[in-house]
Amino acid sequence: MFDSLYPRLTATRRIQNMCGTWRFQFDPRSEGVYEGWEHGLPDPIDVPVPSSFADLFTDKASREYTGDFWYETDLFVPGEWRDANVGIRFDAATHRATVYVNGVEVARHEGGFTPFVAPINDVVNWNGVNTVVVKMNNELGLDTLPAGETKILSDGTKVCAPYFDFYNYSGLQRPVRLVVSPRERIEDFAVVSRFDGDDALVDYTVDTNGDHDVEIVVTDEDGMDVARGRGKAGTLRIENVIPWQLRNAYLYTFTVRIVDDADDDRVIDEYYDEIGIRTIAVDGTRLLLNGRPIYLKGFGRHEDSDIHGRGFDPVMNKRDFENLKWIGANSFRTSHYPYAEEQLYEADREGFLVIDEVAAVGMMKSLVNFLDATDASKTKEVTFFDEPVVQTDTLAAHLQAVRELIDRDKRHACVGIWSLFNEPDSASDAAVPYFRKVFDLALDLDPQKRPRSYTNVTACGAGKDKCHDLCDVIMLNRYNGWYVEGGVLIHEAARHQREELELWHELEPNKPFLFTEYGGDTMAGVHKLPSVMWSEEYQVENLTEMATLFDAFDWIVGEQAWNLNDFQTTEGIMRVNGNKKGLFTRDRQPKMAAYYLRDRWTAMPDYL
Ligand SMILES: CCCN1C[C@@H](O)[C@H](O)[C@@H](C(=O)O)C1
Repeated sequence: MFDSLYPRLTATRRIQNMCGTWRFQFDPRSEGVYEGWEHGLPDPIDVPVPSSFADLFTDKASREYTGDFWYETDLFVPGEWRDANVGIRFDAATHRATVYVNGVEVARHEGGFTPFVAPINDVVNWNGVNTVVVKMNNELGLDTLPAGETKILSDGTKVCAPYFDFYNYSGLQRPVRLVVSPRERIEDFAVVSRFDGDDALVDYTVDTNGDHDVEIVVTDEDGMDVARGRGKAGTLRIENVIPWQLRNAYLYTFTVRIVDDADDDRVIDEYYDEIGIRTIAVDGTRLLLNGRPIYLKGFGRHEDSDIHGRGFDPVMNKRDFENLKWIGANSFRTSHYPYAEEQLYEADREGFLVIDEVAAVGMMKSLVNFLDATDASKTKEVTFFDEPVVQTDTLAAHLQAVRELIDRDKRHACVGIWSLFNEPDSASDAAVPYFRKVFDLALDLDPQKRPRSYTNVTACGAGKDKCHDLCDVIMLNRYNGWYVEGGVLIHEAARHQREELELWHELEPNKPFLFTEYGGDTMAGVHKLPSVMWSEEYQVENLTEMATLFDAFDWIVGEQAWNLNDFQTTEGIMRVNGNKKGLFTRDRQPKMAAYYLRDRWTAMPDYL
């Protein structure tokens, strides 16, 4: 629906890389649109694409820049593609973009973590150089995902004030490619699998923009045909199927072709995807993968690394997967926004279950919501979902973000649960109708009807949350032993956490529970006997205390510590050059608690 197919080189499709050095210019007075910057930037500097721009700079104003900013590059387009469909695919443009080619607007996109394609056939100079200009903006508001505020200082400078605990990195942070497909092309396809004895039955649908027929061919990892189908919809039988399993992945290649009935040798368009055959479901308090109850071990993460910021970094991503395997994890959450497609393909290949999260973070009016352990429902001020703009503009942006997330990720075997919000103010009456619309859309759009949820924040705990009935799985972010009753009170914190869990189980006795965040800030290298908060010893004690709770209730089916790595946040008195709750440092080296979790998790089965 959104031209979201991941770029593939096939018999009929071409890709031209557009990554590299682009020209860049800040536009603090938003004058570019009036001064013709769409034709070219007047006084640009060089920046790399993909990358966040913040940590490239040495001056504070550039690093913290908030407002409009522009990119520009030259693009040669070969004339042989004149009769094809040619577009520029941005894997992400954070947080919003307007794209111009040769001075003509060709696309706009809101949302910084999902792809879009700018069609250029009508404006391109074939066999010539074209000027590509992208006007961007990184401001936050109540109506943006993620949410926050933009403050304006006395001198007119804009400052980002996020309602979330990660740095508001922005820019062309993921790859940009020229993508070429036939005029009549495959626009989308979906699969839904089920098992029939030793076989799998795979229902498929293919969307094209033409009337020619479609064939679909499934091959195994040895390249052998295992199933074939004809028509834009149908059911394939894969005999003696090898299921996709946790940490034991198997991927089939589904190749879809538009064919010409009058000429068997003519392939009008060809596209393929690598897909694992699995089922995911909730059954009572169990989370089932292929009908077997699973226990999730892993982390909330961030796409974050030094200098690159949130810029796509396959080297760091690879190290993260190696660390995830080393520690015995089998899952992660894409906190707090959709991650790069390459991360999901890696999770497909490595057999990690992913909680795929839309960028609905900060929907609690608090600049330090991680400190807001108070009862949000007692907040005197107008709460987030009481704001009129939230029930209109924010909801529209949220629904669109869900459409684009599910459209992009629906075929991934690794995607097991949709996280539709992160720590929203779910204790307010105004939240209920908003949540219902989001949950209903996700159910409607996902062909595989995966479990849906959101992460519940302490301030909206058991008895206060008014939206949990919409969840198929209950996901809790809890910091007992850190923000709540830390240090010498850690055992008291555990008692209170147990009490809340018992209350939750009374409220939701037939649903599985996941801890999607727990832990505490830890400065690598700080040691103390006996332990004190921020020491590595305390991180071990805190995680150990929580693990005792996880092991006490068989309806807790997963534990995802916060965070895999230390990561950058907005500066403040609670952050020492960022958030230090990582089990690994920002340069991906283990803290003492990583060895504790490795011992725990490598001894725990993936299946209950
Ligand atoms: C109330 C807990 C919210 N949680 C959100 C996450 O984004 C933060 O990084 C984390 C923290 O404070 O470390 C807390």
